[in-house]
Amino acid sequence: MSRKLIHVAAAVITNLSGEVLIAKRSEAQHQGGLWEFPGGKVEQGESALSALSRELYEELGIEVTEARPLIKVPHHYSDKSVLLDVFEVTRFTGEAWGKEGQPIKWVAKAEMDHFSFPAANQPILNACLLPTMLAITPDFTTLDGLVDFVEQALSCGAQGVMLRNHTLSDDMFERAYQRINGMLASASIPLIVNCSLELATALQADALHLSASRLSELQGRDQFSGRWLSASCHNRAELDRALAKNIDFITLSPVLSTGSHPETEPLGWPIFQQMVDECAIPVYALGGLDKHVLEQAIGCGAQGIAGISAWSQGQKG
Ligand SMILES: Nc1nc2c([nH]c(=O)n2[C@H]2C[C@H](O)[C@@H](COP(=O)(O)OP(=O)(O)OP(=O)(O)O)O2)c(=O)[nH]1
Ligand SMILES: [Mg+2]
Repeated sequence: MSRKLIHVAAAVITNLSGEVLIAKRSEAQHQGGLWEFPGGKVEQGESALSALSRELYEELGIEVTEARPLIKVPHHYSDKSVLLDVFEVTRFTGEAWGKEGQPIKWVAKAEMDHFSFPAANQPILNACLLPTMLAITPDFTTLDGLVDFVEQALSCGAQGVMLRNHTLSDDMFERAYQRINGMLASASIPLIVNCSLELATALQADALHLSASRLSELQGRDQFSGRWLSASCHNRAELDRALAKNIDFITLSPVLSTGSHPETEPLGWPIFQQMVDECAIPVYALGGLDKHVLEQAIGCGAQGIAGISAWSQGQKG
């Protein structure tokens, strides 16, 4: 579609209890009657961040003191096209109130699914709920080795775990899943299985990550009934396929060169950023990274970083 995108700056404002501020659009507005993340149109010559600060002062009476890019979502409604340029606001001064008469509410992240938002907002809701640092398990040989890896990764800041091991039988994979599932669930750490659709369904897993070849075999999003469905992408064709199949988020790799795939040409940060810009869903940077590049990845529009050996000193993966 060639219609011009209306650039909109919007904010996921969080408070110290981890709640998010949402506001109700008036019936008369575009997408009226639905809940939104406060914000508004970026004016000519204005940066998205200045527009955000201006709009949050006009609409809520708060002054932004700390914000970081969260996600950019291009979306085509039947009557207009918008580019939602979303920031997470983690510090502000003043107390938010509905200066334009709009109802506002602080809601727990897990409760946001109970409110009706415009259609463009689904990837923003996903970005709010997903971790920024995702640990991918190496090809462990013992269950104790797996537990050691997971504990080490969490102690280094990982907030989510992807269970991946292509050397295991389905039986052994299930044992590995059972070994860490309870431990992670009790700490509210998401566990994503990287296996076949059939095995994930048998395990009643909440989150499934598909390799690029498994993604190509997937007929539709509704084949998986869990909360999260994600996929590995390495190029534009795979990214387009993930978007066409309504995947919730992707990993995009390799960003830098990695010892595990020395033959693969890395994307590099500029191409990574270009691909993220064109893509309306959360993207994890993967490949050759360690946790020190998190800021750089976020600056390129990433949801965060994923990695196998980002969680120990020295090695990268
Ligand atoms: N602020 C905001 N706008 C959203 C969200 N989701 C979504 O589709 N939109 C759309 C609705 C509108 O077409 C556009 C935002 O424009 P707006 O009406 O807030 O703009 P504004 O504050 O400058 O208000 P106005 O003076 O032009 O009425 O983006 C969201 O979560 N927050
Ligand atoms: Mg507005």
